[in-house]
Amino acid sequence: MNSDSDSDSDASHVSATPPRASKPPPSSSSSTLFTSSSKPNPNFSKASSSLPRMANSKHLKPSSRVAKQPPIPDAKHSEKESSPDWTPLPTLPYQIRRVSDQSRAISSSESMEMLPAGFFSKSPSFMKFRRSSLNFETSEDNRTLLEPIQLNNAESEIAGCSTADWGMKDEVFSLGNRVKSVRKHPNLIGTHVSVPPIKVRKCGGEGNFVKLNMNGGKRKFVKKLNRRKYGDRSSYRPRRKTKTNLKTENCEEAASFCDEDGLVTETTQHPQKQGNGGGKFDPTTIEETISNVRNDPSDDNLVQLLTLAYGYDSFQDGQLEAIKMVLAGKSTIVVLPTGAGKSICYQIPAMILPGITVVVSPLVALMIDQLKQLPPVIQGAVLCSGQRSEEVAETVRLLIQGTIKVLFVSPERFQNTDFLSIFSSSLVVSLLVVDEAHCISEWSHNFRPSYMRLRASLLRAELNVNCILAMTATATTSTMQAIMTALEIPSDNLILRTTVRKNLQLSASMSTNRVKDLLRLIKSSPISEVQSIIIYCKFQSETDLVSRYLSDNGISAKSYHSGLLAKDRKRIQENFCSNKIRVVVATVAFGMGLDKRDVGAVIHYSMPESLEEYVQEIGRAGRDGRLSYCHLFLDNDTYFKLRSLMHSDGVDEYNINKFLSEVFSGNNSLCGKVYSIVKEPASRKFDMKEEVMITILTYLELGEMHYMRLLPQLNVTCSLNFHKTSPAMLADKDIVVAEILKKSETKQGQHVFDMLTVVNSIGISATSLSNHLQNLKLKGEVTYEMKDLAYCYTILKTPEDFCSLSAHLRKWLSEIQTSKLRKLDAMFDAVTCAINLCGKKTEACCNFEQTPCLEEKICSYFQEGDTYDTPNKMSQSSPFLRADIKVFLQSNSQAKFTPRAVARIMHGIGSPAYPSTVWSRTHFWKKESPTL
Ligand SMILES: Nc1ncnc2c1ncn2[C@@H]1O[C@H](COP(=O)(O)OP(=O)(O)OP(=O)(O)O)[C@@H](O)[C@H]1O
Repeated sequence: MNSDSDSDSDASHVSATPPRASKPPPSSSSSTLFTSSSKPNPNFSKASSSLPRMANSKHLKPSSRVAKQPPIPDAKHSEKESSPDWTPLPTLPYQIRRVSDQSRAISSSESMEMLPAGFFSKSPSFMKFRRSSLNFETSEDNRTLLEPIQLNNAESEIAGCSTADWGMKDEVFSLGNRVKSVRKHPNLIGTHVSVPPIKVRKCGGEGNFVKLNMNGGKRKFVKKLNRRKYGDRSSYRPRRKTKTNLKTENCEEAASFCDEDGLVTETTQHPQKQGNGGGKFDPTTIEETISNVRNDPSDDNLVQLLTLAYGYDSFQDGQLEAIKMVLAGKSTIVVLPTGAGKSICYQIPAMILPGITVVVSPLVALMIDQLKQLPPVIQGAVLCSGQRSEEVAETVRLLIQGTIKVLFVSPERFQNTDFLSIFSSSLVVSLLVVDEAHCISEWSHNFRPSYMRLRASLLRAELNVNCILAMTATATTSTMQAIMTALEIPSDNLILRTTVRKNLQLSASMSTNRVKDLLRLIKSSPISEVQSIIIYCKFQSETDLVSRYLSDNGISAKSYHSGLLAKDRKRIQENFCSNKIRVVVATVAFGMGLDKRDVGAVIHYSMPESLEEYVQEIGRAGRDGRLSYCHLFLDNDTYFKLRSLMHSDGVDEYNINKFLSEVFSGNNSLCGKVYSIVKEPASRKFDMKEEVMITILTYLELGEMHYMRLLPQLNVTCSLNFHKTSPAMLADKDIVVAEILKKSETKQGQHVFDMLTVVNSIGISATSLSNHLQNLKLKGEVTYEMKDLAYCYTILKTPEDFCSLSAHLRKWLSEIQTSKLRKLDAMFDAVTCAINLCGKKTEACCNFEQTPCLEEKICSYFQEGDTYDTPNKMSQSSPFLRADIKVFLQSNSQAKFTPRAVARIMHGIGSPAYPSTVWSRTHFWKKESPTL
């Protein structure tokens, strides 16, 4: 365990070597793992172990921007479903099925993208508050009651994207002059998953796992920051809420309920957006200008193209430099603040370069937003989950034909051989863009294992691309280093600008009653004059609570989080963008890709987990360049909760070893056999979150040694019903059915079989089997249900020494966890420092004096990165800890616990095998609550 891990460090009172037994204890759950073989691994036995605006406001004109009411969209049109009776085209590289089809087989490629690792938990939960029970005073009781649910919610949101972002089903993916505007966004994931009942383990032979042992240079990129484009804050015009807005606030709130079921089509978004040609799109003139730039990429020609294509007079800081680097074929990394206009850095080269530009983006929602933002001159498309095969085929055709210039894909696409095969043809990729490139680095705030697939060598081999553009708004020096190493970007090709725009005024205050302080802040100047406000919370329950409180106090507010239905989230975002709602109270699920230019204030009701996250979120404010306000409420409770949550990803070497044993249990047959690990039971069995499991698996695939090849995820259990022809007769004419009958069990009239058993015995791919079943279904022969989503893989090499591999993996995961804790501490310290500057630390006001301090802290953090070390703020363990542990172990003597499991329970941190829903009922839960 890492030294920073306060909660777990308390476990040092117990043995640090959990697996004393030579074999793992029985699982705490009655889970079944669907693997091709369940033989124990022989290696396992080795296991041991600016006074700005106010000062100047009288000289400044109030904002003339008044909220216009766009027409209420046609809900029915947006929700329209396409016919379910489609037939997969056998010649297509993809077979993608409709989400709405109840008995659909999720295609392998699809399932992988719908359920990425590291970004969500499958256990969203919501707390419904009754008005009468609302109590905004901080009370211990409230905290105790809410926390387990809040923790779950946070787990689903914290990692940087919502489950829905991944499950979103989009039926339109090609834009440009060819919009089909029917989209559907069912939240496929996370809305229906309940925590399975967990039983406390029964007495095993090995006794308690916890021994009662009561006695017992990284290179820096410290670059001189360029002078900011944005000058002194005092030169910014403040934004004002107009009288009209003030008067109609409550009416607008009512109006927002009128279109309760309304869906707004994509094409109506961004009503406030300027540029993009400003309606003066003239293809001939643009083509001529593009041709001029090809001949002479001078600054003047590029500015002319910018003006024609976007309607902007000049480039923003860093844009021209980046474009010229890319046009010169140099792989480049661009680190520009949020809202600084990074998209143009690849869009303009995409117009000029001969081949296509592939943009890798972490979220489907982001891809769609970026697609919509392409200027009319660029044809773009998205390839992602949920598309129909016809759409995919059409996109591929347009790509090969050269019509599509920009293609958006997720990193998981690079796992799909069908996708990669497109590039083996004559398709020329001129540029590969890695958006949110910090996801490559495990030291970033948002590591995505699938981004490990983005290595220059692999990309060159697979896409034959030489020029790579990495873009991010938030990268510390170690993160930048990781990106540049992975993508082989020379250190000279770094375009780095300040992380915070100068038009943002930053402030913070300590709060013991945040809702009241928040209300006071919003009702007082200057925020009282701001039209559009985003309030960020950490937990879903907080968003509901805060929005209701604000609404009760006459402020038009709506909560937004991944637990809401996709259509509701979309409606809220639309209403916010069209100024029908003044305040959105959101979790991190809101904002990625949101380009509402006139957001005048971003308020952090809860502290973010890192300065990266803070910078990303305040970057939603003032994208129009006007002076905007960012206030943060700091409270110790949130800090401790977040710290605790960070420990919930921790995993024991013992469990890693068990997991590896399971993964490589089929080590005897390496001849392309496909294996699987069903996610949910495995998560409980190994007490590992799904994101941790996929991180380990990705490491096994892409780490120093290539032990396996990960395949797209798949539902591996199929329950089949025959309808027209009898099973035996159908089997006579169909070898797949014959094999299914051989391999299936009959349960309640259904033939239940493991997909991979059939796949391995016939020697076809899982996708082919899915397609075959789908065809039989379309012919009316069968219906079927799929379940048990699993990681699928083939084994390339079995590790020689499981113990050392487990130790290595544990150390690596623990370093990632420590890095996250440091980030949280750095965030806390930066804000505390700014608050200490202020005479009245608890006064929630936009205190301009704090801005330079916060900026300086942010700057030095991004320069020093992981070397930034903060003293441990946690209290000493309670003097009764040892006695508590003893009593705990005695009273649960029938169960076996690792030290980490005990530490987590004592700190009130749920985990897959010891969920808070079960363990919070014991009085040991949170016994060791931290205090400052
Ligand atoms: N040269 C320019 N002049 C004026 N506005 C610009 C210019 N370039 C881009 N913009 C506008 O700035 C806004 C932000 O651009 P964009 O979305 O590309 O920023 P970003 O850096 O990608 O932000 P984020 O990191 O938040 O995604 C957009 O509305 C865009 O049209």
